[in-house]
Amino acid sequence: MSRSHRGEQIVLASNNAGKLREIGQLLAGAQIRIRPQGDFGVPEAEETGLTFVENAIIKARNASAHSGLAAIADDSGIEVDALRGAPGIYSARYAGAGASDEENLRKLLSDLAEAPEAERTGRFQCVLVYLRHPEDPTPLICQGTWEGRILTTPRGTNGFGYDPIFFVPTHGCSSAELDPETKNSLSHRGQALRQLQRLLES
Ligand SMILES: O=P(O)(O)OP(=O)(O)OP(=O)(O)OC[C@H]1O[C@@H](n2cnc3c(O)ncnc32)[C@H](O)[C@@H]1O
Ligand SMILES: [Mg+2]
Repeated sequence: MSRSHRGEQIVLASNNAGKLREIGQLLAGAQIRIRPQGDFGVPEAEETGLTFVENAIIKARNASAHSGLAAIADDSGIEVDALRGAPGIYSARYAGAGASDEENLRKLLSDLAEAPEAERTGRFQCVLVYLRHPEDPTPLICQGTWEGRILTTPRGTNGFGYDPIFFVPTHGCSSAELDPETKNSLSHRGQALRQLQRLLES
């Protein structure tokens, strides 16, 4: 069956305002029409997977089942080499269930207090999954990775989450100091979404 669905409405399986804003900006002018799962009263899915891929599938399946629409989910996080890849898939709950962005970021800085500079390398990961329906056996899966370093103090006010402590070597600033268009052109999410758009519009 064709993947083409111009004009068809798709539910976006996220409650994260930062992600919703970026994905909305990235899809401005695109054929794809998305609506956040909050519009359909979709309950939060439990992210029980051990990989970004599994968690993205869980969230997309949940949103599709509750809305009756095709769904896109974003599972993302930050990996730090000094912490052997942590917080990774646990990035949203690094400082505990329901932790704020600020609390997660502070815990990461404190866990890295003794880390040698050479090991403060890390990356953002983003997996996007598209499901046509809850039992779709062939989900579209796209991934983006954005390499950087972890700063010792936060800088900048744009973006969300760990952006104020993610240093972007190619631009010499944190990702919270980039304007939204520049972040989207470089980011893990921008990369993954452009891939997904190509697949959906082909
Ligand atoms: O599951 P949903 O409802 O989409 O929202 P969430 O915030 O729980 O999202 P995740 O489970 O995918 O966790 C992503 C974590 O990684 C962080 N993160 C992801 N992308 C980011 C970005 O572009 N900039 C900064 N932090 C980011 C984000 O702040 C979260 O702590
Ligand atoms: Mg989540």
